[in-house]
Amino acid sequence: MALTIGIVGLPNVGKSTLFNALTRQTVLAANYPFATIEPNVGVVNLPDSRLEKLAEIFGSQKLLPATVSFVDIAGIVKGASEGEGLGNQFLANIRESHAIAQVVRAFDDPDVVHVDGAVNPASDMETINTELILADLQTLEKAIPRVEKEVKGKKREAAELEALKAAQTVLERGDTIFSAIKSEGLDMERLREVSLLTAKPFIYVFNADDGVLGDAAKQQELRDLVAPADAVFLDAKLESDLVELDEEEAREMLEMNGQEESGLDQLARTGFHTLGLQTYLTAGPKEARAWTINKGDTAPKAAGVIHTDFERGFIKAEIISFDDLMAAGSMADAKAAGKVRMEGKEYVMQDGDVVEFRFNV
Ligand SMILES: Nc1ncnc2c1ncn2[C@@H]1O[C@H](COP(=O)(O)OP(=O)(O)OP(=O)(O)O)[C@@H](O)[C@H]1O
Repeated sequence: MALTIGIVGLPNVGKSTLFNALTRQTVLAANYPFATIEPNVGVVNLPDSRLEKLAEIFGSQKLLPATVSFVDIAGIVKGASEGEGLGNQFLANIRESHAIAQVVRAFDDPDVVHVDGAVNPASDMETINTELILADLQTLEKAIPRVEKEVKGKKREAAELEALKAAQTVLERGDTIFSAIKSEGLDMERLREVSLLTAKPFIYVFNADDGVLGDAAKQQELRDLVAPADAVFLDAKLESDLVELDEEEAREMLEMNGQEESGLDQLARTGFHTLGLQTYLTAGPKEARAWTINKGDTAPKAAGVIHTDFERGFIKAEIISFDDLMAAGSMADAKAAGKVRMEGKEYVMQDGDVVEFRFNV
């Protein structure tokens, strides 16, 4: 499942610095023999401490975490929706991403020039969002007359037109579709066809300095500003230093900065969450591995992520939750305690299910 998150932001906010850190941490190509990694794509591991524990129980030689892919999308400036700057190419790249991570400058440094003269996260976010909103309004201005005609000709339901008009109202008010999905009860099914940019899930990445990283109240203020979108706070410069260090040194440096987890790890986790994904686990002597699926996927769908034959020939799945397995200490003890379940085609997968599929091809 190649889901990608597009990184956008105004010039000079730290996108390249962050992206460099991401690509230097890019997972070994050896794990992905069939994947060519494009230069503007950073593939990072989703941190998952469960894999180490599974590997202990199963004697697995290798750990294979799930991954999250980030795409560097070249600079946006005021006027991008009218083709200024990189304009159309920029918009096309965003259209292909499944979520948008907007890097926002929240660090003070007189040596780094700010495009609009001053550091002001709220106004920066508005600049970018306005461009995306304008692009979406253009899309709707083209789509609405066409759908109107088709409704008149009874080729479409009136509800389809209503959905587009409701979206237009939200955008005209200056809000992104994503921020209004719940509050406005927008009909996302019917909006899918026009693939609006601001309907994609948003993450805000605040590129901060020590001041902001140590200021919980300030962070909360910014979180409130972007809700319901997720927010991540990191120092892109520190992150690019961290990837140079070994694990032990990196941990010490994070501790010195009062952080428990690196910003890149937080970003991977948040990205995964924003995309509505979850993982299930498999383990054996060769490897302990996390597999990416959508929330709500059934067992056969999950099996299909390993191999299409697994989905086609799905019979049942032997499943135990990670926590139950840890409590039991071994598969044999878990089975004896009746904690291992046989699940059929209708079973809806849960995050952290440890699975063995039975199939027949
Ligand atoms: N958290 C931070 N604290 C201080 N300086 C930073 C921080 N993050 C980035 N910088 C510095 O800000 C400058 C701009 O960063 P960078 O080149 O990554 O921005 P950019 O968004 O990629 O810009 P452009 O879109 O113009 O290429 C660099 O000098 C970088 O070292």
